[in-house]
Amino acid sequence: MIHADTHSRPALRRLLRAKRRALTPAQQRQAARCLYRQLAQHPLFRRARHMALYLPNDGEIDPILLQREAQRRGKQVYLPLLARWPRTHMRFQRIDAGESLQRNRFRIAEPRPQASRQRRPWALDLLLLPLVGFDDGGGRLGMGGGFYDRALAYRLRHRNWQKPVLLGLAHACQQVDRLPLESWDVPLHATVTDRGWHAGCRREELEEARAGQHLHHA
Ligand SMILES: Nc1nc2c(c(=O)[nH]1)N(C=O)[C@@H](CNc1ccc(C(=O)N[C@@H](CCC(=O)O)C(=O)O)cc1)CN2
Ligand SMILES: Nc1ncnc2c1ncn2[C@@H]1O[C@H](COP(=O)(O)OP(=O)(O)OP(=O)(O)O)[C@@H](O)[C@H]1O
Repeated sequence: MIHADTHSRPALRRLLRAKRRALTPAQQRQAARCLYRQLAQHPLFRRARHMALYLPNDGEIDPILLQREAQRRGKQVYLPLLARWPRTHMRFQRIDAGESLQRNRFRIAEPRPQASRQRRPWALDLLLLPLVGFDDGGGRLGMGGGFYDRALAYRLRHRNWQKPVLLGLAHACQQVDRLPLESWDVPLHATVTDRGWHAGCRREELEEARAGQHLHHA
């Protein structure tokens, strides 16, 4: 496993992105099937009525089987959509099966903007996040745009706003020992890989620390 503290953030991103891109199409298909088996029967997935996921890019694990299953079960499925302005903002917009998409400035497909189909993140039940690297404590390293952290920043201000449940999706090879936490990082409930679940156990620790409480006395 990669030791995060021996690399700068950009170096860590390069290394982990190269790892996931090196997976063959057959390995990617297999990983997508295993991911589906990890999640499809889980209560968090079964209960969710409004859920956001993503279209894979740059070797990310593919949630397409979960998307199809969600649509089969009549759930509302949302994709991230980069706002024209401000350019740092990302929204979530409902898509229909077979809807035509367009490419954003990072060449990732997204729906055509339509305000009536958008939903605020706190009104979603489940958010499946792409990531570059993860650790065992709910830590997430993304592509570096800060889009998810910004969209979820309300969680750091309102600790009792629980929605949506945040699940990172990744290939097992994207795990690192421990990511340094930034003040704006929003911890994941768990990360699900093709091999299993990694509960975000640092979450409470982190939230307690943020609230200025001290759990441990010397
Ligand atoms: N599948 C997927 N969709 C997503 C994200 C993601 O991580 N994965 N995002 C999560 O935030 C947002 C897009 N964020 C991104 C942030 C940076 C780069 C990036 O640096 N890409 C290039 C440069 C490409 C270019 O400028 O043309 C790179 O590969 O270096 C890409 C996406 C919204 N949609
Ligand atoms: N809540 C926020 N408010 C303002 N700026 C933010 C916020 N969250 C993150 N940022 C900015 O976004 C930039 C990128 O953050 P970071 O490297 O953590 O992104 P990331 O989580 O890897 O990317 P992404 O979420 O898009 O996948 C940082 O420079 C940070 O200052």
